[in-house]
Amino acid sequence: MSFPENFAWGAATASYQIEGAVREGGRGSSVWDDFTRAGRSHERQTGDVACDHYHRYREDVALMREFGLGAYRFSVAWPRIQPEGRGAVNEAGLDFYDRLVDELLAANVTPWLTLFHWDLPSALQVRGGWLNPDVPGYFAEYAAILAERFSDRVAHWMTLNEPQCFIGLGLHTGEHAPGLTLSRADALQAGHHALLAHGHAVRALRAGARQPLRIGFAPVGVGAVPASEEARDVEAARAWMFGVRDDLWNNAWWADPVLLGRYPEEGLARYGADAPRVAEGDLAVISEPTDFYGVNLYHGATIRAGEGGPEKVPTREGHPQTAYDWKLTPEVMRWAPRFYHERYGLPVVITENGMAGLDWVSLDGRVDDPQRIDFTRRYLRELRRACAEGVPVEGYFHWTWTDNFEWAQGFSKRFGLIHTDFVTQVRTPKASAAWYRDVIASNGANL
Ligand SMILES: O=C(O)[C@H](O)[C@@H](O)[C@H](O)[C@H](O)CO
Repeated sequence: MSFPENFAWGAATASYQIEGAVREGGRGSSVWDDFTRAGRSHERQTGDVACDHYHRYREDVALMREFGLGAYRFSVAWPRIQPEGRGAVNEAGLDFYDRLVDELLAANVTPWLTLFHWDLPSALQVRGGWLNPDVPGYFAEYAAILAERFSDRVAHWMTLNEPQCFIGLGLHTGEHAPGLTLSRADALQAGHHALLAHGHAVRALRAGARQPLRIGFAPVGVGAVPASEEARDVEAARAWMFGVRDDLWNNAWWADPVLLGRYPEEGLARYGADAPRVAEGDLAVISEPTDFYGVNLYHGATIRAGEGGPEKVPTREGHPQTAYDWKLTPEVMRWAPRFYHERYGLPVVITENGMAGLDWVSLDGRVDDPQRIDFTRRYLRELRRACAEGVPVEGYFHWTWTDNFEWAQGFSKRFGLIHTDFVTQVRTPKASAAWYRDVIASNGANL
């Protein structure tokens, strides 16, 4: 068994987590600069330098070439392109991503570009951020600038990364930037604006495209695994996966409007008066056709058909988990892509998957990470099963390339295939990088 031909084997990063150079090249400030400078991340750490990728991108791309990476998902920092989040364009910012894209293409690495991975310009947050109904228009303006400049060389685009996070954690629980604890009603209204921004951006990309583009978004994957292969458990897992619970952490509330053009009934009923005001035509914008269902998939709950409906099966004591306390549930890679494809009718791309480990450079100068190899082998084997069972899966992006700034966790969580010394900026390929190179070379046949 192997993966489809032309399967995209990649790794993913995000601008604020790797670039550094936050006050260089005309970049404006972002909500994450403000949040970390206020000491809200682990040990008051910031992304001021991070992996210094802004200066070391050639080295990072050279490692991608060396390890045979086929594709690279990166995000563009909106404040590096429009320091005020609207109006004036910063040429130096566009130049940086020009150089990065050209370096990738020269290394035979296909660029996949994410428009927004959480670093909202501070100048827009001051004006209300995602709660401001004008922000979707500003986002479309930003998307048009990138389409004009990069769509000749970049054919794969994702609009938003994980609205569940930048809205739920950023505006409702306050764990992430900008660190607000708005009411659920305000958070859901801001979420509606974010989905509008997605739709307007898709239209702007199509209008400015200099070649046919494949466009999607990259929501959190809230996965489910049936407790058995019996139809009743499979349907219970599917129902649970698209159920809407009181919190904002779900699939359907964010994906149904984009792919089905309507908010899920269960969500409208559950959120009641907190549900957003939806103007005439909003859902037509939000559901502008896209080409793939991207998903950041790390783990899932085991679900069985209970008397009262789908119920979670408790995890047994000592179940394997990562350094982030995320349980290992590789079967989610077989079932979740199937359930997403069957609900939304689009091919699936795993836009993120990986694990946090406690990796360090040993005395012999190596970084051995057998757990990451075992983790990824298990998850990819299940993804391969999904492909063998007819689920159209077009790519897999390992989170992440170089160890980087893990948001509120600072530098305490290492997800990379490449170890980063955040003081000397020395990159050390981990054992998993060589392992992944061989997986890519065999198109996953050697798993
Ligand atoms: O999914 C996310 O939260 C983000 O997309 C990434 O930026 C994280 O760093 C990664 O997932 C590990 O938590």
